[in-house]
Amino acid sequence: MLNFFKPAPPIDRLPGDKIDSEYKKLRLQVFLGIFIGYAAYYLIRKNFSLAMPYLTAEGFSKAELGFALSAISISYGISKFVMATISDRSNARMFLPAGLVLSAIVSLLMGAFPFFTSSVTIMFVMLFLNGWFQGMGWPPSGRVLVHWFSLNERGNKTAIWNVAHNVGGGVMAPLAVAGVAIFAGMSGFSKSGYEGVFILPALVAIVFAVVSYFLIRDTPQSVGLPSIEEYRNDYPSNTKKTFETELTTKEILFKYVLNNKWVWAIAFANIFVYFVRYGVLDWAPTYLSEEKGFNMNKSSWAYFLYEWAGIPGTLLCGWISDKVFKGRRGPAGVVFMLGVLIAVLVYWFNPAGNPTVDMLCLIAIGFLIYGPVMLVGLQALDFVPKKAAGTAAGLTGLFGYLGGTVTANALMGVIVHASGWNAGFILLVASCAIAALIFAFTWNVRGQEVVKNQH
Ligand SMILES: O=P(O)(O)OC[C@H](O)CO
Repeated sequence: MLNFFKPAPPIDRLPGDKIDSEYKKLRLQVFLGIFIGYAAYYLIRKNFSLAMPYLTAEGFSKAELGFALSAISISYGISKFVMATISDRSNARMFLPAGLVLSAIVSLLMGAFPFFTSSVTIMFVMLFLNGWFQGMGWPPSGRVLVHWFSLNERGNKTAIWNVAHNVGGGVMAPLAVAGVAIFAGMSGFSKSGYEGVFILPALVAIVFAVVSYFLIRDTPQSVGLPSIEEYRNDYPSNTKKTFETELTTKEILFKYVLNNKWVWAIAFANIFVYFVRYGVLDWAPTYLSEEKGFNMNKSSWAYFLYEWAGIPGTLLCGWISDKVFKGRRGPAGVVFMLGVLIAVLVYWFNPAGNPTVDMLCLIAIGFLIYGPVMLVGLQALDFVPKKAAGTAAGLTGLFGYLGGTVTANALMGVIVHASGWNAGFILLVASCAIAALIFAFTWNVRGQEVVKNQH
């Protein structure tokens, strides 16, 4: 592996009277680092969608742009897994900002040089690269979470961190609009200024990459602190064994991740969770305008509210799984997915002419779906030793994006085109039920009880 990314080595332990104050300060600091860093990743994950209307005006068809857009989901899904196997053996302080800067460079190129948006093939390649570098965000964040926060606080802390992506995704649109205004203004309003959609969010992302580099620390031991298990007296098993040796890729994959049926179960569940997440969100504007008579303005509001409703929903889900179900994530997943199922049914059968009900349904789905999205990642962290955490989460991402998001975009379109919206809704309802069923399968699993080779 590149020396640049090598995990930060342990240093001599700080004097006993310094440990507590240093730990408290650094836990807040590293948490802010991964929160700001991951939010910034989302500033440049989806900005291409906002450039699409301008590119349509330049002559590209919706089908061509949709094809180019699919490159992000495909490469992101693969990269979240492949790059996680590297991230689990890398210094999170270097890895997270490096991926963010590389992704920002792709976005800057697409904005600054018309060549990079001049054909569908070139855009596909650029968006594939962007998706690949985007895959360098989740795994180092997971590595920081499991090294700085112990088991009995992980649900809550992961849930709070997880809303970073709603914040980043929510802030991206106004930032992109401001970018368009600035660049249109610079041309004396003779041009659309669409390059601002790429350039302004990318510049902000680079600033946040620098900020997250200064905030993140790889492991507690690398700054002279004891392991988090020792500091909080919160161990994964009664043997009080902690996993401190960096693993090889082979060990990560074959000793801890690929031979763990629970990781496979949640990876499979993630196909259906992500099918619902993107199947509802990405098709909402089309469905609402075709079937319910919404105009573009109202549809944008529905889209916006869906994303922001995810924030309180995620926090509630993390809290419920920690406090009500005492660290068991499965029951919270079942409750939230059944809630999504009910909201999807109401959204489907609500007749045209009741826009408030449609809006409320989308808010309810947004509120409820992001909890299970977060729980899958959290369970992945729970089911393996901390040195393999990113890879387990990466495997769920691979399934979620390739099996769920790509089919939500492509298969939904084909099915709705061929058989109408009812067929699309049957798929969504079935996905909710299957995801709930798989969460039910993990009903009694808690924390790291199922970690392989623990003793
Ligand atoms: O879809 P991802 O990979 O950006 O992950 C979003 C959430 O953070 C999942 O926990």
